[in-house]
Amino acid sequence: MDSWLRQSGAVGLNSLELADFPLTGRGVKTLKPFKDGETILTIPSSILWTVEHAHADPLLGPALRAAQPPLSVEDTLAIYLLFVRARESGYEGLRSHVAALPESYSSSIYFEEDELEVCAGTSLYTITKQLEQSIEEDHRALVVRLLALNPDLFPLDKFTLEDYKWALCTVWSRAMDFVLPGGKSIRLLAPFADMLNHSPDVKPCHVYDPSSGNLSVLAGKDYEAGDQVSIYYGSIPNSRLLRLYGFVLPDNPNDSYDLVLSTHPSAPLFKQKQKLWTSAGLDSTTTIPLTLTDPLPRNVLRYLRIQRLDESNLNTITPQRSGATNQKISKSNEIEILQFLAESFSYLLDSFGTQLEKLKQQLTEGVYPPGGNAWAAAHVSLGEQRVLRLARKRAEELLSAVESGSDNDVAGSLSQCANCGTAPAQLMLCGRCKSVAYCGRTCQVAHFKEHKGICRVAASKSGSGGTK
Ligand SMILES: C[S@@+](CC[C@H](N)C(=O)[O-])C[C@H]1O[C@@H](n2cnc3c(N)ncnc32)[C@H](O)[C@@H]1O
Repeated sequence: MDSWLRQSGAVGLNSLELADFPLTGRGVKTLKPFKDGETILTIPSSILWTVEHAHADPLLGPALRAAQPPLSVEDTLAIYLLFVRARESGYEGLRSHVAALPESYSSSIYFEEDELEVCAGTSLYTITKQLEQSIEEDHRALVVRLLALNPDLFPLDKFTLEDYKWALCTVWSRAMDFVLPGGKSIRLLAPFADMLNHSPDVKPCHVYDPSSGNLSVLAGKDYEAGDQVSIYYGSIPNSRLLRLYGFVLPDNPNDSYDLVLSTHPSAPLFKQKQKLWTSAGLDSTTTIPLTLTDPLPRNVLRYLRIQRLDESNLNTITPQRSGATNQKISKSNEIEILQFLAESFSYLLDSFGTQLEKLKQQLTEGVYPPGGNAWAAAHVSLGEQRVLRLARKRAEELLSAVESGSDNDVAGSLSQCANCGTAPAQLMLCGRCKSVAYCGRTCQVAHFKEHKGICRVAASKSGSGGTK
C-alpha cells in the first residue's frame, strides 16, 4: 500500500508509520513533532473510495448505475469494497488497501446473545436486533437486484451475507462524512487516513477540499515525535460507538438516551395536534436525544404539552401561537405530562436487564473482562441509565415545583433561551417579567411578538410590570 500511496501523490507519509497502541490497537504514530493546525497528511482525490469513483469504474459502474431502485451510498461503497476484494487481477492499489483492512470487527452486530443481554433495555440492544434482521433482508434484496444479474462481476461466494456484514462494518467504522458547499454531502474512505484512531482530546481536524477533492488531516493538538496521531470522530454516545466502531469510552460525556415519542393517528384531536407539532418543528413520531447535559430537553415537554391538550385549551393554541408550548399551558396539563414522564422513566429504567448499581459492582469486581464485548455492553447500559435517572430526577423536581406552585422556572424556562432553546452558561432575563430568558438580544427581539402577551400577564402577577 505504501508505494501505491506515494505514487498516487499522497503527502506526509515520511513522517508517519503504523504502530500498535495498548488502548486503541493499530493506529498512526508520528516520527516528528507537529504544531496544532499543521497539515500532517494529504490523500489525493484519485485514490479515495467514493460513490462517484465506483460509478466511474468501467466494470463496476454500469452495473451500479443500472440498479433499481438506486443503491444507497452505504451499499454502493460496501459493494465497491467487495468487488475490489474479489478481483484476481487489476485494482492493485485498492486491493493493497483492502488487504490492510481488519478481517473482523467488534460491532455489536457480532455479539453473542449473552453479551448483548448485558445491555438489555438500551437503544443499542433494540437497534442491534433490528439491524441483524434488516441486514439479512438488504442482502437478499441486493442479490436479486444487482448481484445475481451480474454473476461475472459478483461471484456469489464472495458476496455472502458474512461478506456484506464485513463490508458494512468497514464503511461504518472507517468512512468519513463531509457536508459540501450547497448542502450536499459526501461519504468517503481514505486509504491510510482510515488508520487514524479517535481521541476525545483533539479538535476536529480532518478536512475535505471540494475544489481538489483531496482529504487532509491536520494536527488536532501539538504532537511530539512518537505520539499517536488521532482524529475526532465526533461527539458520539457509547451506544453508537459500539454499533458502528466496535469500541466504547468509559464515562463518555456524550452518552445519551433516544426517547421516542409517538401518538397514534386514531388518538382524539390528532389532526389539530399534528398541525401544532409541525409548527413547533416536531412530528407525531419524534425521537429526541436525552443527554447528560440536557436530560429533559424542552422539545420533550413541548411535544407532550401538545399531546395532552384537551378540546378546551386546544382552541387557545393555534399553529401561529405554537411558541406558547414553550411554557406550561395549564397547571393540570403540566402535572399530567410530568407525572407521565416520571412514571415512564421509571418504567424504562426497570426494564434494563441489569440495574446501574449492580452493573457498577460487576465492573469493579471484573465480572466482564475489560475491553471485551460484555464489558463494552455494560458501559452502554451504564451510560443510558445515568441519563434516564437524571431525566427522571428533573421531571420529579419540575412536578413538585408545579404542584406546590413554585414553578417560576417551569420546564427550564429560565435555564434555556425561550427563542432558540439553547442553554448557554449565561442567559439574560426579560427585563420586564423576568419569567423567560434569552441567549442574546437577537433572540429576545425575534421572540418579542410571541412573548409580549404572556409578558404583560407575568409582569403584573409578579408585580414587576409597568403599564407598557
Ligand atoms: C478508522 S479505524 C482506525 C484504525 C484501526 N484501529 C485499524 O487498525 O484499522 C476505526 C477503528 O479503530 C478502532 N478505534 C479507533 N479509535 C479507538 C479508540 N479511541 N479506542 C478503541 N478503539 C478505537 C475501532 O476498532 C474502530 O472501529
